[in-house]
Amino acid sequence: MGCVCSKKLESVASGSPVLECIAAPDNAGGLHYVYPSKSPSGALDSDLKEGGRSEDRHKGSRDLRKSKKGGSLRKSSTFTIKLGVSHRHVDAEQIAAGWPAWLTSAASEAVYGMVPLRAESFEKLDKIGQGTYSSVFRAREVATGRMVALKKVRFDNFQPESIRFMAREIMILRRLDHPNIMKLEGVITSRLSSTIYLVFEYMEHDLSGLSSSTDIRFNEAQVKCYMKQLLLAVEHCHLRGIMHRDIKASNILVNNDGVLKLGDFGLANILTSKNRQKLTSRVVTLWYRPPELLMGSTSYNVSVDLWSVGCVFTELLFGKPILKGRTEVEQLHKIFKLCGSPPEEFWKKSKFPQGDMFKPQNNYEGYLLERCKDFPTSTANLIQSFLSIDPYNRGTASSALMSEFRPLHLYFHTQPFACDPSTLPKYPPKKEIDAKQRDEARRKKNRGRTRESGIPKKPRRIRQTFEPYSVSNSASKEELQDNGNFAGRNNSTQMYKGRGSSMSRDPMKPSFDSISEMSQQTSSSQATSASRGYSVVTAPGQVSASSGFAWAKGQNDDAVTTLSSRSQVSGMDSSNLGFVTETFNLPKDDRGTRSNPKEKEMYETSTRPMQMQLKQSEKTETSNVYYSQDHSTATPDKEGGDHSNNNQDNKDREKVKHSGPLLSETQKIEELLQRNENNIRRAVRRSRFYRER
Ligand SMILES: Nc1ncnc2c1ncn2[C@@H]1O[C@H](COP(=O)(O)OP(=O)(O)OP(=O)(O)O)[C@@H](O)[C@H]1O
Repeated sequence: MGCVCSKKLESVASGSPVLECIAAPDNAGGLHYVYPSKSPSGALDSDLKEGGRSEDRHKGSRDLRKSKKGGSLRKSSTFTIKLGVSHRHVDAEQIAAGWPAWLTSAASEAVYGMVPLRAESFEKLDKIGQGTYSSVFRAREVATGRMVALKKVRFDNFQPESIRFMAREIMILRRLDHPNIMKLEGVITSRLSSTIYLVFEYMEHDLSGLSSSTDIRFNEAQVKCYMKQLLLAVEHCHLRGIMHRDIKASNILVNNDGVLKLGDFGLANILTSKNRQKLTSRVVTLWYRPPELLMGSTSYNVSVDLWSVGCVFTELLFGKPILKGRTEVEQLHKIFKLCGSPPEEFWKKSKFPQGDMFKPQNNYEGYLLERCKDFPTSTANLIQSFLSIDPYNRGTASSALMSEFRPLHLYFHTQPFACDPSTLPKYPPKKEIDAKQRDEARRKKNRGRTRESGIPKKPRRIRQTFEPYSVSNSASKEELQDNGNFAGRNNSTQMYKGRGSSMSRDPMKPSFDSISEMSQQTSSSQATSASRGYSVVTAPGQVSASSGFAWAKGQNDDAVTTLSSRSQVSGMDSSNLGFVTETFNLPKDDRGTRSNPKEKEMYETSTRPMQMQLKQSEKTETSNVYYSQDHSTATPDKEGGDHSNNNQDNKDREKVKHSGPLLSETQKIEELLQRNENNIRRAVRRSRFYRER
């Protein structure tokens, strides 16, 4: 196949575009795109920096007018787009190149200069990863026999927001070029396709799978080796103004040569000096989420990633995550207990909305150094620095790496030094998904045993939650406009709506087509779920009373957002209330319409911080949606206690992969019900997936 878009259009003098796009044929008859972002001044870069100008046709043309006055020409080595480009021409070019119209019309800049790869060029093998927004498959490139990872991204191709959100990941990946960052090798789609697969180099392991494995313990030199590579990756992102916003062990991939690569830029965003737009605080997986986000900050910066790096650091050293909250409130409480209550000045200078509300009443000393007592001082110091509650004390990725200039941070300059990646052991393939499957198999086995012992099998019960996270599209647009980026991986309702159609036309025919399943289940969530053996609380009248709290069954003194098993609908476990009031210094006024005054007070008091967060999230960047899962078996986590059971860790990891829900406002019932339905589908899909494997 030849070059499909190597063509000059019209001259700039006439205000029309000049577009040169080079596409090289590959051995398999497909086409490889050429990276425009290689050039620092490439067109893609400028688009990103200056506001993602082609978000839609209207905005595009507005910006074109602007750029005619003061715009400068930007050239890349591979193609040139002069401002004044006609979107219609670009769209036509891109469609000719094989991109689907829904993509070019919503996010053409994401694929400038690229030509889609063809599905037939790859042979899809097994599923190797299941994320919130994607499924990842191992595949073989037919022409070369090389292994690759194909990430099938979920989005709604009828919703421009959703497409742009997906496209943001592509754009950000194309800006990055570093040996410790997963490189996007191409995108598989076709003109008639409604799906997208991102093609990456295949990586045998992820740090979550490795560190949770009982037979692997990293020594200090190995931990340093991983940390060094991770910090180099983070430094590269931060120097380009990119915040990853989802650093966690399962997003850190490692190959058999010991090379670590940071992956999953699905929640990443770009900070520019011009852009001080409010950001969503609903990013970063709960166990890795920094306190400022838990307190609802909307003006954070790259230091959020350093907190997550600190969490990964401790996970490598301890072999398990050390901050395992099940809800946002519990997570924050664990942080304060581990790191100590912030000093008064912190609260004074922090500008968290309603910051006082999060002030712990108890003055925690913190026991982080105590927990790190077996490590060298340089290690403990670096951990302490990353896990500073005050983001300004976390330093930077560069400062951590250049530790010789900071006497306290000699981590990389004290023995044992980081080992060479090539000397790391060759582990058998280990992934987060393997750990989950191991765990599921064990659970099945245990269930079998229970039945053998004469105890009747309980019907599996999904304690269904309303997902009251409110998603504001207008907010996402705000960020879009000011940031030049795309927001959107947000509205689960929208995403699910479109996914059905996208999957049903999947060119690769995955063995597990969850979406077609979902599309068959659009009616009456209660009836459907009941017939499938799921018990779901869905009565709208009960939503505001119970909503956010039904998911985490209250068994733990620390767990604030839990319901007692006796009162799924409205009652808070009194132990939980104690925690909330003690920790957050909350007033106990009696408002609302609950019949039992004590219950009402408990409910109101404990949910206020959450409601605040909800309101906030409505005004800021579109939030990503977190789903609750089957929490009926939630096991209390003893703070700083014994987590020796990796199996339990994996269970917990699965449970809190998504953050706990917030309370809803009654007027959002429609939305809640829709989300509720989505959750049921998700649960059904998940259980089928494990049954069929
Ligand atoms: N290049 C790759 N090679 C091998 N495995 C991969 C690769 N990329 C991703 N995976 C596996 O797939 C999993 C999910 O991928 P990814 O994190 O990109 O998806 P996601 O939907 O954004 O996930 P999450 O909800 O966890 O953020 C990873 O944890 C990893 O185990």
